Amino acid sequence: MTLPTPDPADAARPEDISYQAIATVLNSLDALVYVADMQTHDLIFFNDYGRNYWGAPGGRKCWQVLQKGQTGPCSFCTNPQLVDDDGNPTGPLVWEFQNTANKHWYQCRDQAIRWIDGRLVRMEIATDITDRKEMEQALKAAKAEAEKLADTDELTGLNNRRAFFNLSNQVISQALRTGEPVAVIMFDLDHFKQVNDRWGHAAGDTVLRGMAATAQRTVRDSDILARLGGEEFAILLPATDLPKARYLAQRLQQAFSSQIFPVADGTVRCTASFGIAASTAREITLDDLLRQADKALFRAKEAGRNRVDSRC
Ligand SMILES: Nc1nc2c(ncn2[C@@H]2O[C@H](COP(=O)(O)OP(=O)(O)OP(=O)(O)O)[C@@H](O)[C@H]2O)c(=O)[nH]1
Repeated sequence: MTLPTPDPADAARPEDISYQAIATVLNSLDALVYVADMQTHDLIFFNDYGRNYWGAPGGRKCWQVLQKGQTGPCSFCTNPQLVDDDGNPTGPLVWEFQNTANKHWYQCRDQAIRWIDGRLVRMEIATDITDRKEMEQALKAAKAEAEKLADTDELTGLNNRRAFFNLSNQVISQALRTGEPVAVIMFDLDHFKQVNDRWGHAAGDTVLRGMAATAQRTVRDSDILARLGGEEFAILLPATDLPKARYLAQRLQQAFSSQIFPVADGTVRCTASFGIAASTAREITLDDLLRQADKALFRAKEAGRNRVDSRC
């Protein structure tokens, strides 16, 4: 007698699939699958993946097994989002979460379903996405670092020219809205070429770094201090009028002139000249302020250096 060839589709008829067969599939998955009562949070089903990472459920609740340090249902439990106002399932919710127990990142697919006894349960399928998350975070950190480097002067660690213009224009836009004054101080080291010529370029670099550090310590966090290039620096001072800017420049001038830099063959001193400009009208532009401050700086150099000029 010839037996009829079995139809492969018959093998998958739902009524033929035993609980054991389904459990075999779920326990072979490279993902956490669990089912918990939505009222009591009791774990009803926990696949082998879950047992391997979190241990045997032992009649405990989902928050006791899966999370760390919980004394009750988790504040981030998605149960309320899985049902509508009438308590009917609303469909799957996909979200990403860092597990508090093993610190791995998971993409969770949560869904309210009717269990075989009719009660409402939560089913979660969670896939480990830690590698992807770590790569994303590393990329984000690298991008932030690259952006920082693009805005930073390599020698002194101050803002560079590009950052100075970007940040200052933002402050000026804000000042135009609020009507607050804005001031600019430009300063340039005096006879700096002689420092290089006499003590060498490395000593010049030491002086530049030291003076930048002094300026950084002296200004407020909200002030924008930058090395514009060579031995020329600028500070944009938000909410600052001319007398206050002059006072700051005088403090810097004194700090610089009393600073002594030890270099290979001795010690170096270096002073700086300062030019100041402050906004007087509401139509104020960064270019105008810089132009005025530059003129004042030129006058300070002409008048003998190591001084502050704030005439507009
Ligand atoms: N060590 C060092 N020197 C620099 C750097 N950038 C610019 N310089 C030097 O700074 C000097 C600037 O010289 P000048 O423009 O003649 O100005 P100065 O000698 O300070 O004279 P005044 O500004 O008129 O007082 C030059 O010798 C440049 O080589 C740097 O990053 N490191």
